[in-house]
Amino acid sequence: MTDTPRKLLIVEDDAGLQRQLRWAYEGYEIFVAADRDSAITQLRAEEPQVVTLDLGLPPDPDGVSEGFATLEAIRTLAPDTKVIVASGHGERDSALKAIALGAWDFYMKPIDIDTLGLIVERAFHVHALEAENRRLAARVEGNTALGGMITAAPEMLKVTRTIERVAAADVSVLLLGASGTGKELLARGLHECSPRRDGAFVAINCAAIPETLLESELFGHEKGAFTGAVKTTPGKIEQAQGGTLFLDEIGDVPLPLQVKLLRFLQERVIERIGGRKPIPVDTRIVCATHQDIDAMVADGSFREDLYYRLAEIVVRIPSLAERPGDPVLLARHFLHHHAETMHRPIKGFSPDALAAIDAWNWPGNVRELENRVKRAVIMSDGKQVTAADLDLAEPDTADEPINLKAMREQTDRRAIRKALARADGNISGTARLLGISRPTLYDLMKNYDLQP
Ligand SMILES: Nc1ncnc2c1ncn2[C@@H]1O[C@H](COP(=O)(O)OP(=O)(O)OP(=O)(O)O)[C@@H](O)[C@H]1O
Repeated sequence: MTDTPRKLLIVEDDAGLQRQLRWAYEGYEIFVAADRDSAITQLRAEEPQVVTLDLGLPPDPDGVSEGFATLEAIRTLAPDTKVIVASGHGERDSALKAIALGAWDFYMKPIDIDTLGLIVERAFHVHALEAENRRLAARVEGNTALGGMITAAPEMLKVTRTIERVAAADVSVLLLGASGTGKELLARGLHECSPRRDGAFVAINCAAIPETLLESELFGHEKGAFTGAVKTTPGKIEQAQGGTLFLDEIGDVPLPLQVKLLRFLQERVIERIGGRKPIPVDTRIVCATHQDIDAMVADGSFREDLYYRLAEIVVRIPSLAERPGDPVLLARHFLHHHAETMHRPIKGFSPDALAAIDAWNWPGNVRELENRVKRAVIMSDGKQVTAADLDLAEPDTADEPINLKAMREQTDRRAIRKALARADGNISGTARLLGISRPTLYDLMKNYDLQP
């Protein structure tokens, strides 16, 4: 969890006890202080994770005032430090008061080294867990890129930087990526970084709307334009006036509508269905697709002239499997988020869950990951989400290669895909990352039918 040395500060004025305690523990660096001042000096210098504190310190060795003052100083200076207070016979109330003031635990004198040893060990353990939690929370916060997007993968950070850069220029952007990779989140992030951020962000999924309704959704209609058009309704393009229009799954727009969209992009005016007057619309277009749009242009199912209008900048979004480290990072974020909103006392993932998250290929990308974690948060009855809760417990033996050759091929493919993503499709860069020559890489890509 952490490699930081474990430091224990013993605050005790009795020289005999000091000696006894100093030699009682193994595995910690021990520091000893006999009064408040030296305790604070040691605390500042050594930052111990755990302190054992005798409440009876000079100049009030028979009372508790100095002990409490020391406790207070430690709580102020190092609130994460675990303080275990020692109290003599008949001072149980003081010990409880110390707990109320923020001490972590107490033990009664005379000291039983074994019992105290257990309390100290547990304090170190809890401190380490809390430190790890803080580190992860900070990491998640620190990894929030554009538009609340969480990532630590260089492949994705490169994408967010590109988006931030193009946001300022009024160019059209085409986002290419599989379903659930975060295309809409990026489009929203682009809008928020752009000079149009005060305008509306209007999204429309062209694949989710029946072809017959898509035109009216995009361009709007006048009252009475067709049966059922009971009132005049502006379309999504008009609603995005002054803002950004996000056309998701642009590859699903039928050819006749592509013509109409092209006309709008050329003239920047629309006509509602059944309307006669042209309406000027000033909006920025961002679109996305999971389809191979180049192939669609090549086979004529997507207009080339429209493509060039929409794709002044093309950004390819890596799949989750191409972003090493991101699945676990995102899983932790979603777990924290859903456990909190659903008031579930779940603290994290079990080791088998983390291994399974790392090993899974995430065909549904971030959306699949979030769904699995959300369901696991609901289903789990422990403090930790397990691989079984995520429904990832059973290794997918159906997909498992049956012999060494097939297994090698699978590993090769995975490594090449990852390296290609990292090198942004650059062959020399990919070959360098893989430690092979360019011709070898070409051969492998040809054999495995992989594209740059
Ligand atoms: N890096 C990320 N950090 C946090 N949340 C993310 C991230 N990527 C995606 N998500 C979340 O995952 C879900 C899917 O993302 P989004 O809708 O942007 O994907 P998409 O590529 O547009 O998918 P589709 O093409 O299927 O519409 C959303 O709830 C989104 O908020």
